[in-house]
Amino acid sequence: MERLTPLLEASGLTLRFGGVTALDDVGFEVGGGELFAIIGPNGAGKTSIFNCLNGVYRPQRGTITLEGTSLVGRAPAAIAAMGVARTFQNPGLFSRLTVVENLMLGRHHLMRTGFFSGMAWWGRAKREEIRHRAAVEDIVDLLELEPYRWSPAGLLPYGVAKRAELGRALAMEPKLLLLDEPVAGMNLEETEDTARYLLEVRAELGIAMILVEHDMSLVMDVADRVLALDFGKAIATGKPSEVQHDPLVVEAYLGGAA
Ligand SMILES: Nc1ncnc2c1ncn2[C@@H]1O[C@H](COP(=O)(O)OP(=O)(O)OP(=O)(O)O)[C@@H](O)[C@H]1O
Repeated sequence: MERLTPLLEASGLTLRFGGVTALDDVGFEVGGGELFAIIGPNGAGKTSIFNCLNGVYRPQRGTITLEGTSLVGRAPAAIAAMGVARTFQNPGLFSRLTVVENLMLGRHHLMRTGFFSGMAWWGRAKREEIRHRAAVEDIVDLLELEPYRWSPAGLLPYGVAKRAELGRALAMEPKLLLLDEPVAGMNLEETEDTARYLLEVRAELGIAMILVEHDMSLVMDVADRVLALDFGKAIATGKPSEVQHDPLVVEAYLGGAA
C-alpha cells in the first residue's frame, strides 16, 4: 500500500554545543492536521528541536523536510515563508498596536500590493485589503478576541495576550504551527480555555501543531501523539496514554524530581 508523505519529517537530528549533545539522533513525523506534543524534563532538548525546525539552529547531522522540501540550512524568515509559524513563551506582540493591527501584521507576508502598485491598481488593492480583513475577523471570532479588538496589545491581560499571539501566528496561514509552552504562567481557567482554543484551531482550520509543554494535563487532553525526550534522546513516541505510562518516561520524570 502506498504510504502518504507526512507534512513534516525529521530524521537523525543531532545538535551539539561544544561538549553538550542537545539532540542525539532524534526522529519523528507530524501528519497534516496533527497535534503533536514534545515533552521531557528541563534540558531534554525540546527548545533545541524548535530552533532546528525554524532555522535558528542548524543541526550537525540529520534531515528535516516539510512536504518533502528540506528545511536544514534555510534562514528563519525563509522557513516562516514556507509556512512554519511559531509562538513564544512570552508573547511577542507590538504593545502599542491594537489586537486587530497585530493580527493584520501577521498577514504581512501574504500581502501582494505595495503602496505604488496599490495606487495604480486601486481596485485590486481594495479587494486584497477586504480579503485580509475578513481573514483576521475569522480569527477574532474563533479565538473570541472581539472584546479586545481595539485594545493596545500592551494593556491585555496575560492570558489574552497569549491568545492574541496565537491569533497572529494563525493569521500567517501556516501549514505548521510551533507552540512554545502556550500555557506557561496561566491559571487553571486560562489553561482550560487554551486547550479548547487549540482543539478548535485543529477542528476548524486543520493546521498541524507541535506543542512543547511542561503541563502534562494539557498534553494528555489535547495531543494526538507525543514524543518524549530525555538528555537529547527520543525515549518514547506514541499516544499520550501510552507515553505517560512508558517506564523510560516515568523514570526520566522521577529521576528529575529526585
Ligand atoms: N545556545 C546554547 N549553547 C549551549 N548549550 C545549549 C544552547 N541551547 C541549548 N543548550 C543545551 O542543550 C541542552 C538542551 O536544551 P534545551 O533548551 O533544548 O532543553 P529544553 O528541553 O527545552 O529545556 P527547558 O524545558 O528547560 O526549556 C541543554 O543541556 C542546554 O543547556
